[in-house]
Amino acid sequence: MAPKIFIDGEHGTTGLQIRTRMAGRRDVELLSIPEAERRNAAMREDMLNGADIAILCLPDDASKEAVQMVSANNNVRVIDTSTAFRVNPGWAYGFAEMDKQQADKIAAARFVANPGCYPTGAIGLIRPLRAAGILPDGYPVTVNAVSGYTGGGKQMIAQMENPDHPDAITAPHFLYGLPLTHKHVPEMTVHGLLDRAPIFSPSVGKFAQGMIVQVPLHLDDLAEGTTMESIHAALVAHYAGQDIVTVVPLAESKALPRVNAIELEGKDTMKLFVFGTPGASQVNLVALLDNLGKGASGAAVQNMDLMLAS
Ligand SMILES: NC(=O)C1=CN([C@@H]2O[C@H](COP(=O)(O)OP(=O)(O)OC[C@H]3O[C@@H](n4cnc5c(N)ncnc54)[C@H](OP(=O)(O)O)[C@@H]3O)[C@@H](O)[C@H]2O)C=CC1
Ligand SMILES: CC(=O)N[C@@H](CCC(=O)OP(=O)(O)O)C(=O)O
Repeated sequence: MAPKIFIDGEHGTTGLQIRTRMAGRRDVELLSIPEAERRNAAMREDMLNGADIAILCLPDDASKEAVQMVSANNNVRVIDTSTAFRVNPGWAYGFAEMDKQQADKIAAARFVANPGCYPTGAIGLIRPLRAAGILPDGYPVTVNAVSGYTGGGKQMIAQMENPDHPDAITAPHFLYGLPLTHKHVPEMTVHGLLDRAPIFSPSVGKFAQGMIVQVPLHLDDLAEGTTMESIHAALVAHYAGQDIVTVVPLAESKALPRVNAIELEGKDTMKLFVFGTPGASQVNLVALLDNLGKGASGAAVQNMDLMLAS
């Protein structure tokens, strides 16, 4: 019998994109609730408990409620796309390429926390350098990023696309998270293996899907002898053996006049770049992804497949 999958929040932005990715798959059976009943708690509880894997695409509070609903039922495994459990040690962090062992941890887990979109880029750049001893304790890491507006879910999509919305946003690009307390900072710190929280400055652009995450670094404050080339080599070594996270060759990045935030729209991969001038004292590390691809729905489907294969 095909394993049963229930996407709680299937009519929201992340849920819909998971459904699209699952369309036509015959190896799983999708359980579904009509859109009008999406907040019917009794119906959701039934569906959640009838699933082999429940994928939660809900706000944090609703995710916590859903986990409560299946807590006594060991037959149900959970992938949560919210922020609620990402630094909870009882949950496997769903970034399969983060470490060589992570895919196996996800495959064996009952509870998997899907990463945030910005943290996928930031951790993807930072963690290999911490693991290789290149980025020292206490380094003041900064993370600057721009996201497509679908990152803000149904509400932000309406604000950006409907000029008659009472809170319509007309800015083509805006900064937010100005108090520097964004909900992704703990996750970047823990899974980036940082001993000091990064300064995280997110922004949104007037495009639906795409994301650029930047981590600029001063080479003379890194481990002695670190160069642009040695950082690139550490990233290449970290991501060897898989094809979802790729490290762009230095010669290729050198030839680029710009990075296009929507280049990976609709794709579930992530590209990492090391920019700078050979011999100079600064580099800019850049991650390029789709906030709804490797940043959310694509990663959720990848994690589901890892869990189904175990
Ligand atoms: N969008 C993105 O790029 C990313 C999103 N995420 C995370 O994914 C999760 C979902 O986000 P997103 O899809 O963007 O949000 P949306 O607002 O687009 O969708 C959320 C869905 O959940 C439903 N919902 C809300 N509260 C409840 C409830 N109490 N019971 C049942 N259903 C409920 C909503 O219904 P209704 O229409 O009635 O509100 C809606 O269908 C969030 O935790 C978000 O942080 C993670 C990474 C990236
Ligand atoms: C543009 C925008 O608003 N983005 C969202 C993050 C999207 C995302 O990654 O959601 P999770 O927190 O569930 O991971 C934000 O900044 O809150």
